[in-house]
Parts: sequence; structure tokens; C-alpha cells
Amino acid sequence: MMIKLNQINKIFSDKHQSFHCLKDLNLEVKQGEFTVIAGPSGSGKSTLLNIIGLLDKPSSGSYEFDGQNVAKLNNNQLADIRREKIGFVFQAYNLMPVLTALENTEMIMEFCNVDKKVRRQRAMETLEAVGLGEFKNRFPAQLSGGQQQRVAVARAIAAQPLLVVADEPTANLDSHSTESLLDLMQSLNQELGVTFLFSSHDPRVIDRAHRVVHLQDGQIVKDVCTNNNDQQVAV
Ligand SMILES: Nc1ncnc2c1ncn2[C@@H]1O[C@H](COP(=O)(O)OP(=O)(O)OP(=O)(O)O)[C@@H](O)[C@H]1O
Repeated sequence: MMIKLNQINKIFSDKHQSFHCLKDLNLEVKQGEFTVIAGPSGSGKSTLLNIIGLLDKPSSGSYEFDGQNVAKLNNNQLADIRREKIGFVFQAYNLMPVLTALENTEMIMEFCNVDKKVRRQRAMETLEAVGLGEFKNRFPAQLSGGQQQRVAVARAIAAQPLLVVADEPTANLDSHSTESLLDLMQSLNQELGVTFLFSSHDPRVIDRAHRVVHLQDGQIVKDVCTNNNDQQVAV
């Protein structure tokens, strides 16, 4: 099991008010799944992905990631796991403006001490796979929103993490880019067993998923496994 969330609650509070965002949530995700978290705006998808990606901590409940109880880890240990095992694609891309597309794609591998030649080659191959080989020397400001998004995806997958967490990865992409991106992710999923966990409203993404977890008001209301387009309710 790659992800095991047990009775997770997330409460956001400040001096004036508190908001119960995730409520007694249980979720297990196996290695190699290609899963989408779907649900209306405000249902808690990003909050859930942030907890799963070890960017935020639950208010209560337990979380086992890749067989490890992460509640007991300190911030440095959490950062090590994020760097070595998790690739992120955020809605706001978070590319480094002073680095080219190629350098942005190489960045995570550099943190992981991947040999310079290997990381350059892998970054180039990944950029080509997302259709941006010819833009490798451009800075983010010289790329369209959709192209920046593809660099963000290339950066997340080039280091070949165990898990890729992506918040609305196709939100700004045209149909052609969406299909080629999904093809790439699907082949990484099938060939290397990388686990993908997305939040998305996009039917093109949902169609490719093995499993769709529906979130509403911070609770899982439906969990559907799809097998050869044969839909069955799993939970
Ligand atoms: N740091 C925070 N402090 C207070 N409330 C928050 C915080 N982060 C999220 N929330 C609230 O929690 C709820 C869920 O937010 P979240 O971003 O997880 O939803 P979402 O399903 O990802 O929405 P969208 O599809 O619009 O991105 C929202 O009502 C939001 O206002």
C-alpha cells in the first residue's frame, strides 16, 4: 500500500473562526494506481493532496506513506521523503523564473544528486516527451501557460518518483497537449509502476483513471474503480 489514511480530519482555524475541511476520511491507494480525486470546488481536494504529499499535516488521524508512519517524522525527514519519492505538479506551476525549461526540469534530480550527464539526458528526453524539446532554452516567461504547465509536469516526472501528486494537471491545456501528457503519464504508470494521484474536473483525465474518488464537503461520497470501461462501485 502506497498511501493509507485513517480517520483524517483537517480543521483550519484562526482567532475568529474555524472550518472543518476534511472529516474522518479513510483512503488507501495501492502502488501503481492511476487515481483521480473529483469533487466540487471547495470540497477539500487540494487540502487532501497537500496532506498526501506531506506538505501539510492533518489535525488528527494517522497517515502511512510507503509503509512509514509519517506523523512521527520531523520537517527535515518529511522534506527528504518529498524530494526522493514524490513529484508535484501545482496549479500555479511554481517554475523558477531564472531557470530555462531544461534547467527547471533538471532541478529535482539535482537535489537528489543524480549525476549531471544522466539528469541532463533524462530532462531532455522528458521535455521531448511533453512536446517541448525545441523550447528547452526558453525561460518560463517566454512560454505560454500550457507550456509552463508541461514543464512543471516534466519536472515532476523526470526524477521518476514513486508517487506523482498533481492538482488539476490539465487545467490550461488544449486537447492535443492533454492527450499527449496523459499518454506519457500512462506509460510511466504502466512501465515503471509510478503511482499517479490527481485532482481534476476534466473528463479527459477522469476517462483515463483506474479509480475515481469523489469528495464532497470533506468526505468521500463515492469511490469508483474503472476496469476496461466497466464501472463498478468499489466502496
Ligand atoms: N489555509 C486555509 N485556511 C482556511 N481555510 C482553508 C485553507 N485552505 C483551504 N481552506 C478551505 O477549505 C475548503 C477546501 O479547500 P480546497 O482548496 O481543499 O478545495 P478544492 O476542492 O481543492 O477546491 P478547488 O476545486 O476550488 O481548488 C475551502 O472552503 C477553503 O476555503
